[in-house]
Amino acid sequence: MNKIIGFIGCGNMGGAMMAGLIKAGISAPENIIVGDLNEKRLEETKKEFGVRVTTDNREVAKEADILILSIKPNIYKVVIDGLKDSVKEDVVVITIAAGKGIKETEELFGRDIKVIKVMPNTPALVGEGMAALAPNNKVTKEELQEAVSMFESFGQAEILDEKYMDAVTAVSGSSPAYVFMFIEAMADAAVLEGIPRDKAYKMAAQAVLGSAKMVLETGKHPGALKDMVCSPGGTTIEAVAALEERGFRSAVIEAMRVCADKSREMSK
Ligand SMILES: NC(=O)C1=CN([C@@H]2O[C@H](COP(=O)(O)OP(=O)(O)OC[C@H]3O[C@@H](n4cnc5c(N)ncnc54)[C@H](O)[C@@H]3O)[C@@H](O)[C@H]2O)C=CC1
Ligand SMILES: O=C(O)[C@@H]1CCC=N1
Repeated sequence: MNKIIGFIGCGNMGGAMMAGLIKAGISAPENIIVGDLNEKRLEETKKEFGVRVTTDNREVAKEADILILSIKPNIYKVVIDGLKDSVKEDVVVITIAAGKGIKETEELFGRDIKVIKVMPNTPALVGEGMAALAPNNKVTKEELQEAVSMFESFGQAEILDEKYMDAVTAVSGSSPAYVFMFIEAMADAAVLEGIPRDKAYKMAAQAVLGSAKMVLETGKHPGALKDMVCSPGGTTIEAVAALEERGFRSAVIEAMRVCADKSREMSK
């Protein structure tokens, strides 16, 4: 892609997306310009990826054909106020901030602007991200397809109505954190049984990776895949019963409900 991609904020998520785009060869490093206030982070990013960096967001805004806002929601307004007069007329703004939707972004820019609301996740860093995209009506089909291709270069992407973004935040934006907790807990249990810590993380993580691939690649219901592991009177069903007794499923459902609620609350 020959367009200039600008990042405002290069933290966990901005950095993961930027790395994903470069690794996938979608964008040449010289076509990426990154704005952040953290000079150390900028220096490291420049050294590692060869992208252009600046502490002046307006420099990014002036050049970017696609401007990715990956700053925290609490500074959203002040950051947009600082750069809105510098953006190109035809810029496509991609916003990934939790709880910050299309309408608020349009209002903050104060004019007709192309906005795509995206909820990505950090596995983008290793080419296995999941992103949902919702465009406003100013974004052309080609521009949306270009954005989808960007996110598909480091994972999977789906176009969804913006009304689902709070749920998306719970199911794929935030969920890597719950999965990491699950892996950590499984590894702790393995260490308790005497397995060395490094091997425990590898075994737990590979079991999660393989199980996820089975869901995606076999097309079988997750319940049927679970049943394939549970021998009658065997070891697995003992573990399953203990998880059910301790409310494993309802804990996950409740966690995702409060996550989506929080996203809704942040949009008000
Ligand atoms: N971390 C995650 O897994 C995901 C995060 N998001 C969203 O991405 C956004 C960023 O989150 P993270 O990357 O986790 O945060 P972060 O704190 O890691 O990164 C934010 C970056 O913005 C920089 N920054 C602060 N003030 C700035 C300013 N005035 N101008 C330019 N840069 C500035 C910080 O120095 C930092 O590098 C948030 O809105 C969050 O809701 C969305 C999906 C997943
Ligand atoms: O915790 C957060 O607010 C962000 C949104 C999705 C993942 N991290």
